[in-house]
Amino acid sequence: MLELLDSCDSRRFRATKMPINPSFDTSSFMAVAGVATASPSSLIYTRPSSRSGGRIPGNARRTTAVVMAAENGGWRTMPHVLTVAGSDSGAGAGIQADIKACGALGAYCSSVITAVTAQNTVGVQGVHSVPEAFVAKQLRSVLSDMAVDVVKTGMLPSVGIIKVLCRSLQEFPVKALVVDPVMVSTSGDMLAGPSTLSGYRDELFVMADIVTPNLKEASALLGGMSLRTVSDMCSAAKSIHNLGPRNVLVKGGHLPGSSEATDVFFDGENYHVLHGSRVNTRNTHGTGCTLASCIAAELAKGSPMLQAVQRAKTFVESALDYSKDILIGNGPQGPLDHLFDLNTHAHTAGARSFDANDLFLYAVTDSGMNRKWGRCIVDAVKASIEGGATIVQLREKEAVTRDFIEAANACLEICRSNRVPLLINDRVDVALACDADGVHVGQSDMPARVARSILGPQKIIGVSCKTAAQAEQAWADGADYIGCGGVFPTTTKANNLTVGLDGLKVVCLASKLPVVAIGGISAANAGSVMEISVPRLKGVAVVSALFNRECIVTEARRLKSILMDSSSHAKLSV
Ligand SMILES: Cc1ncc(COP(=O)(O)OP(=O)(O)O)c(N)n1
Ligand SMILES: Cc1ncsc1CCOP(=O)(O)O
Ligand SMILES: [Mg+2]
Repeated sequence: MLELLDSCDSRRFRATKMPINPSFDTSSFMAVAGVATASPSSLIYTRPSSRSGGRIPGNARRTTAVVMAAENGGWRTMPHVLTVAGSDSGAGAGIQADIKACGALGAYCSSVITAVTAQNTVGVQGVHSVPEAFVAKQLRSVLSDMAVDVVKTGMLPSVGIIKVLCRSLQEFPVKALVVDPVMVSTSGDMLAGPSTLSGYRDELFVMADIVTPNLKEASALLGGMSLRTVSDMCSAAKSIHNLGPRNVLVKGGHLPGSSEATDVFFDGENYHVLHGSRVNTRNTHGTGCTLASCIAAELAKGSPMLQAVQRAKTFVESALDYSKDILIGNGPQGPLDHLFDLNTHAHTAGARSFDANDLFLYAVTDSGMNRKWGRCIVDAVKASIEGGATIVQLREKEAVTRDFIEAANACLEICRSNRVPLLINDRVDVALACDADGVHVGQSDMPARVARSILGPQKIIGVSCKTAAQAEQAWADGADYIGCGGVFPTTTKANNLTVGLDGLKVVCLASKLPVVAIGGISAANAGSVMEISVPRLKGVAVVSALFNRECIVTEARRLKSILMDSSSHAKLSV
């Protein structure tokens, strides 16, 4: 095996570059890669000055890569994480988890294998360490060739391997080092000898940008210190910080008596207590590896440290939630489905009724307006569809549950016969009761992630978002589209912050989901909305411009024709 690998022609190895497709939508790439601005220089992650002395800041290397890409006939680079860890044959943790987690977050992940474990959901049946010299060889292969942004470590089975890694990082500096001090598997099996403790404390931590111990690991690193409370976790974070890393995340997943997943982040000055909900599931194997890999992926994408930690935490929580009822293996600890988001979309690609183009003219009903004009909801919905509405939402704030379900059932008949989707505002229970096509929820309604788990993969879920962070969350939660507004002032929704066309643009550029604009939109300004011309913007949602008018059909036709004119101007991508 060794000889075979040694005889490989190194020229066969390729850098992680991909040709740019001329029709490639760079804004969506930047959004997928989590890069907030469109400037190539924004790919550069700047870090505080190194405390480890010998390391060259990675900016210079990254800048070189970006410049080369620009000069290199249209190649683009990808955020790149190298994981230095053990292989888990069951693929729930270790190298396999790291590759999947980074992939899910849009980072390329190369791998240096330190040990091969025979492992499943029952436990670890065997560990076979890779010789130090061969770990060094793998490190050189990757680091000398592929512009690695961030190195993440997992299982480092011996102090010798830790020393090899430190030497490689001195020779090939990277932008950030994430150290997950893996010592014991979730099944309780030892994955590193006691001598590795000194390797971490004396050699690796001083080079680390963040160290992410769980309670057991933090306690082992601190000579068996007892950790039972958040205040103990803060003391542990400070003591570990004194060993050299720039930041410490003590994970409290196993804190006795806690119903939350509370972690403590310490950056040397401030403590941040990060709260998360604890998911009740057997499928927790590999969560530590996944969290550290997600932090590494986010850093590689350019996020600042605390934001990287928070995004990683959100990802793990979503993955746990999506994976909670998966059955893989017969042991007590099953794996996560890291690719849950891909799978959610893939499973439903053929079956789901949602088409982003349906957002073009979105009619949102209002019982007060119908009362004012003496119309019943069914007639109002019928008229909006006759005029060209492409999707309908029943927003019945005053209706009692029984009347709401009755109205929804009647409107569904009309919508189904016209192939127009019907969504229910706020009320997941009503949507379920009448088997509507989906729901629209706001920031203070049921979280989209919960709505998705109740409604299943095939229903449409829209989420109101006013910021890029909310748009990112809506995507992570499995939503189908975003409603962004109020774009203009409106009296239809009280106390609603107006984001303006600029706010709409920010959300559209950050969003990976299609967006519909809402709030104060009418025939007078719908054209100006569509003309902001951003690829994710698919249409406008209106209440009063249809339902607070004498003739709904006429107003819908008028709006539709304005939208068609302005979107052909704006060359909307559909
Ligand atoms: C398409 C669309 N976008 C936004 C909203 C607003 O939802 P929300 O913020 O929950 O406010 P209410 O509509 O519930 O008052 C929407 N309904 N539809
Ligand atoms: C529900 C909602 N969400 C944001 S603004 C708004 C009201 C939109 O109503 P109108 O189209 O009458 O301004
Ligand atoms: Mg709502």
